Amino acid sequence: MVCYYYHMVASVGARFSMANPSALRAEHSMAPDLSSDHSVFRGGSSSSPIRRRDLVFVVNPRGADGRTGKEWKKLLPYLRSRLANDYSIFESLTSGPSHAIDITREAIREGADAVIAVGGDGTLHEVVNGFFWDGKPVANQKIEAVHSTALGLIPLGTGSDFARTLGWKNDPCEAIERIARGVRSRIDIGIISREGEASHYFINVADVHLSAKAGYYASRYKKFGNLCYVIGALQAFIGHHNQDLRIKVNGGEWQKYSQVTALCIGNAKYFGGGMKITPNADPHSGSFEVVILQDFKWYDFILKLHKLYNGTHLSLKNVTSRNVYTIEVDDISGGGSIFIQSDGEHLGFLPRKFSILPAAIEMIC
Ligand SMILES: Nc1ncnc2c1ncn2[C@@H]1O[C@H](COP(=O)(O)OP(=O)(O)OP(=O)(O)O)[C@@H](O)[C@H]1O
Repeated sequence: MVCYYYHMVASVGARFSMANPSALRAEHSMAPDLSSDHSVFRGGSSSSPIRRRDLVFVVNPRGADGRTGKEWKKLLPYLRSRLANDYSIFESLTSGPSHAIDITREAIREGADAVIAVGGDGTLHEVVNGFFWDGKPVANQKIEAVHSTALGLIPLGTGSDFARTLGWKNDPCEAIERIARGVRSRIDIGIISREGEASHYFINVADVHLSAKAGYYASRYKKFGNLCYVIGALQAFIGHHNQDLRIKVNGGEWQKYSQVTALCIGNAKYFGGGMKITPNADPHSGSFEVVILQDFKWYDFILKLHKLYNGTHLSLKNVTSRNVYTIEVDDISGGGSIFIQSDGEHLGFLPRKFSILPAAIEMIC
């Protein structure tokens, strides 16, 4: 049985809220529960709803090969002591892929002041997707709430690449200080669409072809930390063929790009555990940076890896960078086999349109 209820960790005027399961659409297949009752929201009485100034922490206990769950347990006493005077604190441990999306939607509808992703970029990505439903922002249903729900982050994943753009370290105590200050800033969100399919959202980097395959393989090697992304990329080169793609930028004409190795659409700068792939991207700019790598072989990747990490690859002759608001990407061969990744999550295959939603979400910065 699937239960959705919040587990109140600490509060002023101790009060629990039970989320309404009927308000959620069970659009994901739940992964098997973890062994403990931590795999669901845990809660108490269902009498009163979440109030304003409630913080909901969405924790992926399996992030960073299980390190996130362990770190979270160690962090809780400090988190309580630092935040419980001002906020009611709820925790929800995810039970499997996509669960964070439903938890977030429910928390926003219930009027949470902020939903804080605790984990890596995959968890952040799911929480961001929970801010939207049916192509629109999820609405807070509590008329007494004066704030919209903000997004927060305690970066505790393997790569935690989005946090790097904002200059944040993988330091949970620093993250708690940020949450305590509660300063909000509007950030852009990327939207990915395809005719006949529901829209998908990303906060960090969406990418196409080799890098997307690399991310897919990297997920098998998370126990090696950030090295998983280099191992994943090398594995992705096995049997890889650079492909001709066509792209349409800002609604203009279709243009052909030959022998594309990877095409990366950055709302932020980093992916792959610290590779500065779109070094000019800024989630406050209202636009993406698109970087296209052409005709790379596996040995180019090794020889130029240092340039990818420090963001100087834009000076290479087979690398292009453009500033865009929308970009449509299609596979000229029409094979439908070119991978797409969105914030490190496999999303399917081309064609897709990527558009910026300027200042779409308030984030605790
Ligand atoms: N209980 C769970 N069991 C297994 N997988 C889960 C669970 N909860 C969430 N997930 C999945 O784990 C994926 C990866 O998690 P997350 O991004 O937090 O860690 P990471 O991959 O180590 O970090 P990064 O993405 O920054 O490299 C998420 O995309 C999510 O779908």
